Amino acid sequence: TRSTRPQRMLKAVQKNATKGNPQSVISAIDYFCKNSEWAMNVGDEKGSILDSVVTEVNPSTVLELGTYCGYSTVRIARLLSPGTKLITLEFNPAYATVARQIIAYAGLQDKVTLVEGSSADLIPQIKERFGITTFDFIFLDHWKDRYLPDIKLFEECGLLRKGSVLLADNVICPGAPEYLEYVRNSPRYESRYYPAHLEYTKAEDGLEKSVFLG
Ligand SMILES: C[S@@+](CC[C@H](N)C(=O)[O-])C[C@H]1O[C@@H](n2cnc3c(N)ncnc32)[C@H](O)[C@@H]1O
Ligand SMILES: O=C(c1ccccc1)c1ccc(O)c(O)c1[N+](=O)[O-]
Ligand SMILES: [Mg+2]
Repeated sequence: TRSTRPQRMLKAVQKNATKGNPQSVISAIDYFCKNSEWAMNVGDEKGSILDSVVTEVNPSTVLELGTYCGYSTVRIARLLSPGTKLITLEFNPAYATVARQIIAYAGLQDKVTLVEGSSADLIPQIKERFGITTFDFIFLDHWKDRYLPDIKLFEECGLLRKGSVLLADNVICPGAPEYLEYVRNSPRYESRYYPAHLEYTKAEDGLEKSVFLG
């Protein structure tokens, strides 16, 4: 039977990247998406903005919502201080299987905990399952209608502290209007928009960075 796009992306990584070299894995995926098949990775332009925010925050606790094939997971994990791990949530088992292989190919498996399941189910379990009190950095990149309910879940579960940074992809395309309205009008967040483009296209998109004020 025909392979899936994530499987073809994994093959491209195995063919064109160097084992243990995260940058080569990132470049191989971007090359595949620009020259073979578009895929919903955060991409190189928005990925550079992600890199700069992660570097600025230098987080000790990190959560990613939406792993897909692990492209942004690799981008984030390669920048973390020694001993720091990130938790990434993915509810599609086929995607999770590919992501584990791409993360391992980059040599970053010891810096990543990939948890299979939905954010709604897993977020309330994080404190007890992973011994986390609060997150320093959260990357939101799952289905866009889940951004608002999940940020409210973070508040309810006490997973945010004064200064926690949330970075949300696709706030323009496909868009997360209710989430934007919430973080831009709530007195509990200080938000800033980083303009860019939908990965591998000329369509307008961008990232919204929101700092929890406590
Ligand atoms: C845009 S892709 C993630 C791309 C990835 N962050 C990157 O930049 O390489 C969105 C992913 O989120 C997953 N997803 C969507 N809603 C979810 C939820 N509520 N809980 C867990 N995973 C979810 C989808 O299965 C999909 O793999
Ligand atoms: O929703 C889509 C989408 C919609 C329609 C067709 C393909 C993808 C999408 C597009 C770009 C993204 O960066 C992204 O994170 C997503 N996503 O699924 O979460
Ligand atoms: Mg996205």
